[in-house]
Amino acid sequence: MSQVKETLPQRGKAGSTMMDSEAHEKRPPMLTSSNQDLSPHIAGVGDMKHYLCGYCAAFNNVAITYPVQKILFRQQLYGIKTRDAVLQLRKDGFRNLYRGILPPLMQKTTTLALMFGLYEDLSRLLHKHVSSAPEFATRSVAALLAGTTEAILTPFERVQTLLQDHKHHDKFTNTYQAFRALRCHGIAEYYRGMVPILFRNGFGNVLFFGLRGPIKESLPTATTYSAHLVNDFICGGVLGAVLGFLSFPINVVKARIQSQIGGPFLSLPMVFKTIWIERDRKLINLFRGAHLNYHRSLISWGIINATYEFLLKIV
Ligand SMILES: NC(=O)c1ccc[n+]([C@@H]2O[C@H](COP(=O)([O-])OP(=O)(O)OC[C@H]3O[C@@H](n4cnc5c(N)ncnc54)[C@H](O)[C@@H]3O)[C@@H](O)[C@H]2O)c1
Repeated sequence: MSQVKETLPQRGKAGSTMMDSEAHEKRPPMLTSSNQDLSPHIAGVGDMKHYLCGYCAAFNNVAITYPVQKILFRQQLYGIKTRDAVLQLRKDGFRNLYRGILPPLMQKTTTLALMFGLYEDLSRLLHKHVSSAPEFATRSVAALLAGTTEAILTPFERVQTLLQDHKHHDKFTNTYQAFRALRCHGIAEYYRGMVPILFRNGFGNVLFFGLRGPIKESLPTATTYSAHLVNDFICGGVLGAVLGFLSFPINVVKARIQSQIGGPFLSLPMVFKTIWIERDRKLINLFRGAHLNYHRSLISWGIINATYEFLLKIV
């Protein structure tokens, strides 16, 4: 009697060290240049399901973790303790708790759709056109390019920073007004803080897609949907927590750069030096909120990875 039907086929060991999800098993075979077929639907390029699953995974994540994100944002910006950040939000009132959620909902859903979708498409395209290069290299370049493309949506993260910062509460009351308030400063003002975002995205994507497969391979082999869900949450969460911690100082600098409206565009090293001096040159002060970010990133990327992989199986 065959096993209960919800049991998934046994996964073989990933053929490639870069195998980053069992979704590969469901994909049509990678075309080589010799049997190249011009119809993109066979090659898998333009397969929108990775974009759709990334979009839904991000929506799920932001809706659940936004309040935690807001607490750690206040800690990044003002270098205050968690308790003080919570008191600050309580003082702002419940009606302000979800103030600023629209930009991340619009941004994170789109950036994660781009992140997962472009990674898949660019990996296939690069592997097809640069078949002599090792798969590790083509996938890393695909991850880097996907992260760079995500930075197109910097204006949303920039506006979210302004809405989350209580020192701007009197300047605008919603996302639309925040976008309008920047218009008189020119288009560059919407992209203030893009350099740290480019570094953060590229660094995060290369390591996330490069390590996701090996970490999942090291976990007990999953044979049911629920076991896969747990494994995917664990490998996404572990990676999210570690990468979120390593990129925390970049976000501290990004938050400071983006909390400013108008004025000169200061370089990443210059802003970092200013913050370092302000925080008594102590690493512990630079990582204020990192513990909360660690837990939020663990939950966020556990939710994102588990939702993405689960949806890939049913789409
Ligand atoms: N941090 C990671 O583990 C990781 C993993 C893979 C890829 N990346 C790359 O880094 C980029 C940023 O990843 P990240 O978002 O985890 O970095 P992050 O945790 O540094 O968040 C970046 C910004 O996104 C917004 N944000 C994040 N989570 C939010 C939430 N739950 N609610 C509201 N706003 C939220 C905030 O403005 C935050 O400053 C990704 O788009 C990707 O390109 C990061």
